Amino acid sequence: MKAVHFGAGNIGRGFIGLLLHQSGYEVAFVDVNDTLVSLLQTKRQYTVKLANEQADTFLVDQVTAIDGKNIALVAETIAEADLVTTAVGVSVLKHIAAAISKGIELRLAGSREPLHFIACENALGGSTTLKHLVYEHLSPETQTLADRLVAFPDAAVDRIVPLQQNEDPLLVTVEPFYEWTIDRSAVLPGHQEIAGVHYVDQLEPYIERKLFTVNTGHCCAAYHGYLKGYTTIQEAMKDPSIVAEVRGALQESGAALIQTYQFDEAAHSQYIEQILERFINPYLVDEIVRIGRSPIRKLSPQDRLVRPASLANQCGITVTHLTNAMAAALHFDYADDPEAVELQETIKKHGIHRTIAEYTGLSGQSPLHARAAEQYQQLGQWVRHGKE
Ligand SMILES: NC(=O)C1=CN([C@@H]2O[C@H](COP(=O)(O)OP(=O)(O)OC[C@H]3O[C@@H](n4cnc5c(N)ncnc54)[C@H](O)[C@@H]3O)[C@@H](O)[C@H]2O)C=CC1
Ligand SMILES: O=P(O)(O)OC[C@H]1O[C@](O)(CO)[C@@H](O)[C@@H]1O
Repeated sequence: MKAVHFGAGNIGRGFIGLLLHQSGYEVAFVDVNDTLVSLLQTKRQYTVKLANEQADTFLVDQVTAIDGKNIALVAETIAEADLVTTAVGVSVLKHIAAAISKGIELRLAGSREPLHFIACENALGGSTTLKHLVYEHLSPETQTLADRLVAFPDAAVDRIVPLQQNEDPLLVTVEPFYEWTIDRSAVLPGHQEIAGVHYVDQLEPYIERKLFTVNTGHCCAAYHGYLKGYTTIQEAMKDPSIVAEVRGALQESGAALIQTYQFDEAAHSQYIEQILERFINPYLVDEIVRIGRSPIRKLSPQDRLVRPASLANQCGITVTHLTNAMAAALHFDYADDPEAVELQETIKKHGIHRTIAEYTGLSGQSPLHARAAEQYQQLGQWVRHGKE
C-alpha cells in the first residue's frame, strides 16, 4: 500500500509516518524543505526514538520524498496512492490545496477506487478545512464525482514531538504516548483501517477533549513560563505557581467538557493527571517558544483558550485561569515568531481592548474579555515591578 504524507517534520516522521509504516504502507513524504527531501530520497529510511528510560528505537524504511514545489509529480503520486495524510500546520493547508486538487483530477480520470485525505493538525475540523480549500480548485463536475469517491475524515492527533536537536537530521525523538482518532462516519467503504488508530462514530468530544486539555494545558504552561523567563516546559513545570495555573485552567476546561459531553468526572481527572505527567517527561526537552508558537492562532475563537473559556462561561462555570492564560499569551513578545510580533504591534497601536476583540472574537461586553484585559494589566505590572 502506498501513502502520501505532506510534511516530513516532527509529527510527520515521528508519528504519522511511523504508524503508516507499521500498518504496511510505503510512505512518500511531500515537503518544501530541500534538505529533508534530499536526505529522505537518499537514505530511504529514518529512526524514531522513544523518550523513555530504554530509549526504544524503531526503523521506518521504504520511505521516499517528493519536492512539494514539483506539483506535477505530487499530483501523479496522489493519483496512485491508497491514502493521503498531512501534518504541515493548519495555516499551511491552503498552500497544498492546489497540488491535491490536481492529484484528485488525475485520480478520478483513471480510477474509481476511493481515496481518503486525513489532516493531522491541531485544529477542529482540519480535514474539512482542507476539503473546502481543495474544492475551490475543482470544477462542479469534478466536485460531484469527488463527493462519491474522495473523503476527508476529520482526525485528532496526540503525541508530543519537540523540536529535534539530533546529529542525525532524520532521527526524531517522540514521547511514548500517542493517540490518533479518526471520524469513522466520514470514511468510505473499502478503507483499510490503519493499525493503532482509534476510529470513532463522533469525533467532536474526542478532539475537543484533546485540544482543550493537552493543548490548553501546554500553552498555558508555555505562556506563563515565558513570562517567568523559563526556556523549557520541563523547567516551567517545576514552578508550583505555573502548575497551579495549568491545573486551574484544566479544571475550568474540564468542567465545561464534562457538562458538554458527559465525560465521567473521575476518568477526566485521571486524564488531566496523565497529561501533566506527560508535560514533565524528563527524557524530553520541549522549548516554551515551540509550544507558544503562533499566539494569534492560539487566541482565535475556536482554539485552545477562547473556545473552552466560552464553553465554560456558557455552562455557568467561573473562568479565571483560562483568561489569565489569554492574558499571558497577549504578553508573548518573542521576536522570532511573526504572529507574536504582529500581536505586540497591534497592542501598541490599538490598545489591549481592541486587540482582544479582534483576535479572540470576544466583544467588549463579554465578561471574559473584561477579565482577560484586567489580568493582562496585572501581569504587565508584575513584569514591570521585577516579578516579585
Ligand atoms: N509536534 C507536536 O507535538 C504536535 C504537532 N501537531 C500538529 O502537527 C502539525 C505539524 O507540526 P510539527 O510536525 O510539529 O511541525 P514541523 O514544523 O516539524 O513540520 C511541518 C513540516 O511541514 C513542512 N511544510 C511546510 N510547508 C509545506 C508545504 N507547503 N508543503 C509541504 N510541506 C510543507 C515543513 O517544511 C515541515 O517539515 C501542526 O498542525 C501541529 O499543530 C499535532 C500534535 C502534536
Ligand atoms: O502545534 P501547535 O498547535 O502550535 O501547538 C504546540 C504543541 O503543543 C502540543 O499541543 C502538545 O504537545 C503539540 O500538539 C503541539 O505541537
